[in-house]
Amino acid sequence: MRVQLCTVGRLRASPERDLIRDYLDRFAKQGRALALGPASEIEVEDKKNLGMEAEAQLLSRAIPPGALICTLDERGQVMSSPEFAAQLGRWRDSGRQDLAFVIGGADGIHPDLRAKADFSISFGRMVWPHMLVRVMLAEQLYRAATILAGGPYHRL
Ligand SMILES: C[S@@+](CC[C@H](N)C(=O)[O-])C[C@H]1O[C@@H](n2cnc3c(N)ncnc32)[C@H](O)[C@@H]1O
Repeated sequence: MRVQLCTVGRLRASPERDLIRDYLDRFAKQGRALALGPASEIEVEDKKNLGMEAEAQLLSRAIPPGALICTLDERGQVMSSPEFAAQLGRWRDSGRQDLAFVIGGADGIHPDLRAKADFSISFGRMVWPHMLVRVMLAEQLYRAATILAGGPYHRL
């Protein structure tokens, strides 16, 4: 199952961008034997600054056809890392080829796009900057793959 992060705004060279690449590479390597990945990121840009609706249209175009859609949203479901790993395993086992994670911009995800989502995950009730949410998601994907593989990375 391929994984796509659909995000708003281009991250310039930065520690966050390096971390995302590093975790997504690690996820791809760890996930190979698990039929998970690779994972890539598509950054969309609302160059004319038309707002959340325009962003939602760009994000929708970045989602692969037929993909299972999971938004990242503070109103979504809070889960532990092992629960996230198990959910990832269920999505993989459902036979879907693509899983798209959607992370909104400064104003969040337009309600129409939120309504199209199959699932929504929250990293807690606090609102985080989108570039940190990207890093956190990339790390959780890698962590989930190590949990499914029975590796030592995740410790309680
Ligand atoms: C700065 S936040 C936007 C907040 C906006 N006020 C809203 O209502 O969604 C940018 C994006 O980061 C993600 N995000 C922020 N906090 C989050 C959290 N606690 N859990 C999951 N995703 C979060 C969401 O995708 C959000 O659209």
